[in-house]
Amino acid sequence: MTSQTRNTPSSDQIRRAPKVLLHDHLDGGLRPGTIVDLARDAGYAGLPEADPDKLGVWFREAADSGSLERYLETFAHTCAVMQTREALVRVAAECAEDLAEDGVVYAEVRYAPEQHLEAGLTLEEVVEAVNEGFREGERRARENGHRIRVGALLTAMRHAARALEIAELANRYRDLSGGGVVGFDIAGAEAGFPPTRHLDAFEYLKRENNHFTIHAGEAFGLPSIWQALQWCGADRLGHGVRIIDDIHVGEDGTVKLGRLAAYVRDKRVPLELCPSSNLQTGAADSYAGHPIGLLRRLHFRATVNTDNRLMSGTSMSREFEHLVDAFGYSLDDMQWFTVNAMKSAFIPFDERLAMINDVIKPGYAELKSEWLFQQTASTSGSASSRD
Ligand SMILES: O=c1[nH]cnc2c1ncn2[C@H]1C[C@H](O)[C@@H](CO)O1
Ligand SMILES: [Zn+2]
Repeated sequence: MTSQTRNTPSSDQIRRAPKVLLHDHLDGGLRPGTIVDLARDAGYAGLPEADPDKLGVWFREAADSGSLERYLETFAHTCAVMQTREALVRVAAECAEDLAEDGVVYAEVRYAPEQHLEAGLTLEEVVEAVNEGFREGERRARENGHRIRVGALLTAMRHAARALEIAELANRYRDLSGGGVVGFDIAGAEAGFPPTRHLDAFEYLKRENNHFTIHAGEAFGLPSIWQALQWCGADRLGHGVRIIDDIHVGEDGTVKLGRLAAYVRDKRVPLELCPSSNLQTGAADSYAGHPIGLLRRLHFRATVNTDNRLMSGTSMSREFEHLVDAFGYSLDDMQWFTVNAMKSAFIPFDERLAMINDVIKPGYAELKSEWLFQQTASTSGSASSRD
């Protein structure tokens, strides 16, 4: 048995491996059955399918358009059923449960509070409902033998004009004991809505020593990444996949980084890469052709993420399965991505370190040792039959 084969994880090992998720949208991860229930409760008649299985397929197909703008249209249905306290608590609790079930031990889940005010909730009530749901989901996961911590990121929509207000909200709810709001983000259509439109929000958060990530370099290229980093001061890049446009691979395989790509690598800027989502919005052609392969080889601070589990029909395990198939990744590679993600999380340094040393590394060590015992069992079996 070569070290490659003993280290290549099975689907079951991928699921059991501790995973860290930095980029997941709450309104992009609902269970189809929950959408159907909540639509009935809310009297929302706009769902394209009434059957949960068919609805799941509808989301995946509608999001598979090759365009970020059309991909984003599908969120009208999920947001429509996330307008009451009860709905938000339920969706957040199920999100934490589903992630824990999939082996995620730490997650930062984002949503835009301004999209949940249609039935009269205030911004504060939205944040408190989602936090309550995450705590409830963590508790249920623990009862089922899983350990997970979930922090929230508050997103402002880049086409709207509420970023400063949402940044202030994120700042007010930060550092809640047990993990509350750990940072801020902007999302939505990228072309035509540069991050500098929201400079006031980013400057405010910097003055408050708070953390933020920016969706950049997904549907729009290097100028968006450059602005997010050098004008806005983002701690991480949501996607950032188009940094590949600044990396030049010669015919002889030599690699030359442009100034921006070199900055991103040298400064260890975390890239929240989301392979399946990129295939749907046209930011990449195939898993094997996804820039994550080169970015990992060049030691960028690359992380693996789901973006929208409902729209992509995915999970953290599924994303890793695709990458293992495409690039032959081993458990060591999975651990590398996972440690990268944990290092890049927005919770305090001592907690990140403890997650790495006390949860992630022991989890991978356990999985990596499994082949030893399988081999011992078969060896001792054949030895005794020879005696
Ligand atoms: O991949 C994405 N790029 C830009 N915006 C996105 C992406 N996925 C979801 N969103 C938007 C739609 C959601 O309603 C919003 C908040 O989660 O964020
Ligand atoms: Zn996203």
